[in-house]
Order: sequence, then C-alpha cells, then structure tokens
Amino acid sequence: MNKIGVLVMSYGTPESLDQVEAYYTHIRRGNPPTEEQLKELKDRYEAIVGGVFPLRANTDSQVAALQETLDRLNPDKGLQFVCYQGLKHARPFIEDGVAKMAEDGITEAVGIVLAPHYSVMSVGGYIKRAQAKAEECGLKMKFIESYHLHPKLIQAFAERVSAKLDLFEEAGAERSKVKVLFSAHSLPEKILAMGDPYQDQLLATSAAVAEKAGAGSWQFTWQSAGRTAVPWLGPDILDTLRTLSQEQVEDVLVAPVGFVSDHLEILYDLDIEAKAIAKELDIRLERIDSLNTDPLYMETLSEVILNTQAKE
Ligand SMILES: CC1=C(CCC(=O)O)c2cc3nc(cc4[nH]c(cc5[nH]c(cc1n2)c(C)c5CCC(=O)O)c(CCC(=O)O)c4C)C(CCC(=O)O)=C3C
Ligand SMILES: [Fe+2]
Repeated sequence: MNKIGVLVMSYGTPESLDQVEAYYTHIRRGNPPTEEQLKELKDRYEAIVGGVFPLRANTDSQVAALQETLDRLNPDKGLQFVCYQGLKHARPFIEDGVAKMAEDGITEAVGIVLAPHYSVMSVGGYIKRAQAKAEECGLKMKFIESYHLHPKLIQAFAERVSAKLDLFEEAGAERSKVKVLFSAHSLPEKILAMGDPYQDQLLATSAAVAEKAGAGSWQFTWQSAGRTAVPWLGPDILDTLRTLSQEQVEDVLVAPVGFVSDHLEILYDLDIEAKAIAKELDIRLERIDSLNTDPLYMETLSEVILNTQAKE
C-alpha cells in the first residue's frame, strides 16, 4: 500500500501549568518572559478551566476525526493517507512530526495547518519549519497555504452564525439588527506593507459567511493582539464594542473565523474579557460555537488534501 503522510499542524499548548514557562519562552523565540508576564499568562489559563489546556484534547480530536474522514473520502483504495501531528510551540513539534513520518518510511507528505488563512507570520512560519525538516529527512512535501473560501468551511461557519441569530430572535431581538462581528488574531501592522494576504482573506471569509448566513449587519475586528512595542492591526474587539455601544448597538454576535477550535483566545479573550466589557456597556454578546471536529470542517480539510494528489 502506497502511503502519503499528512502533517497536521497546529499552534500547540502546554500540557500542564509547569510547562507554561517553556511554552511562553518558545513563543518568544527563546526569550524567557518576566515573572509578571508569566503570571499573567498562567492566570489566564487557570481562569478558563482551572489549569486544563483544552487546545491539546481539541487538536488530538481534530487529527483523529481528519484521519477518519480521509479514510472515508479517499477514492483511491491503493493509497493511504496517514496523519501526524506537528505543533508550532509544544511537543510534538513540527520537526518531530516530520521526523516521525520519515522514520515510518514515508517519502511523500502533505502539510496543512489548522488555521484557514495565510499569513507569512503564521502559516508561512509553520510551512518554513516543516519544509526545512523535510529536506533534512529526504521527504517530499507539498503544502496547503489556505482554504478560507472552501464552500464547506463557509457553510459550517454560516450554520453557526445562523443558529445563534435564531437565539437572538427568540430572545426578542430583530435578526437584521444583530451586529455580527467577525474576528481573528491580530498581527503586527507591518504585514500590510509586506502585501500579506491575511487581512484580505479574512475579509473574504467574513463576507462569504455573512452572505450565506443572511446577516443583516456585520463588520470585522481584530482580537488578541500581542503586548509588544510594535503597532498591531486594529481596531481591537474591546474598542469595537465601545464604538458599537456609542452607536446604540445592543446585540452582538462574535464569529471568530480566524480560529477553528476552543482555546485561550476564545475561552479567555472572548468569553471572559470581551464578555466583561460587553456587560459594562449593556451589550448582549454571544459567540458562535467553534468548529472543533465539525464534519464540514473535516471534509474541507480532507478535500483540499485529496486534491493535492489529483493535480499530478
Ligand atoms: C496569527 C496567530 C494565530 C492564529 C493562527 C494559528 O492558529 O496559528 C495564533 C493562535 C494562537 N495563539 C495562541 C497562544 C499565544 N499566542 C501568543 C503570542 C502571539 N500569537 C501570534 C499570532 C497568532 N497566534 C503572535 C504574532 C504572537 C506574538 C509572539 C510571536 O511573534 O509569535 C502568546 C503569548 C502571550 C500573548 O501575547 O498573549 C500565546 C499564549 C494559541 C493557543 C492558546 C491555547 O494554548 O489555548 C493559539 C491557537
Ligand atoms: Fe498566538
């Protein structure tokens, strides 16, 4: 049986509170955080679920679900796709995943990231590291850079937006007046001058989801900007909520389309931090459920992976 490796890449999260320092140091390219920064990050993890790191189980489940979906959708019975995990900032690292494929005798692989939009600073970084290790191991790799307009991805997000708009309506709000706020992780502003596609891809996803979900009123905002000296893309969601409040908006549905699973930036930055500001402003803030192992998301990933073989 001919085997094709699938390197499924994701951000990674610590396994326990005592690993947060090493994790944070890795994110900071080897510079350890100050005591204060470390405490602040640990506090955020403790606030979400008391020191459990949901992204780990979520990534494991996504990889398992992707394996099942690939097995089911692959039309070529002489070819088997085998998934491996590769994380950006935690074990198993991207390099570990590539090395494992090579050890298992795999010579050809496809790399994909559990994030739909390309930026040279996000997905570009994952791909660069995987490619370097693949060359070292003599592995031939292809990469999927983005899949932000795949019809099944748009449908999955749109169904979630629509379901939450129903709830607003049941609670007495006028559906067309609920502000749908699409969001994604901010990046340093310099990416715009570099001609990076990140922002345009996010706006394209947002417009497609808004249209499919029949959202009456929507806009895009950034979230989770880093606390560094350089300017980050804005407006930030907390400022956007303040502006919306001034515009007499009372109902807001946040749709974080830059993320595909429940983790810190969803469970803390939105569910705790943004919700607290919304409460102060008397805004009803809800968010769409995360995709996690949604079958439509798994089919999106499977279809783009299978497509890399069809093109040959
Ligand atoms: C574009 C992007 C995505 C989306 C695409 C993708 O998924 O790749 C993403 C996702 C995530 N980011 C995450 C966590 C963190 N990101 C940080 C810091 C940073 N993120 C950045 C970018 C991104 N990050 C950047 C440019 C920095 C500054 C440092 C640097 O230049 O690299 C920090 C440090 C402290 C802080 O700034 O808050 C933390 C803890 C978690 C895991 C949460 C969990 O464990 O549940 C996830 C899914
Ligand atoms: Fe991040």
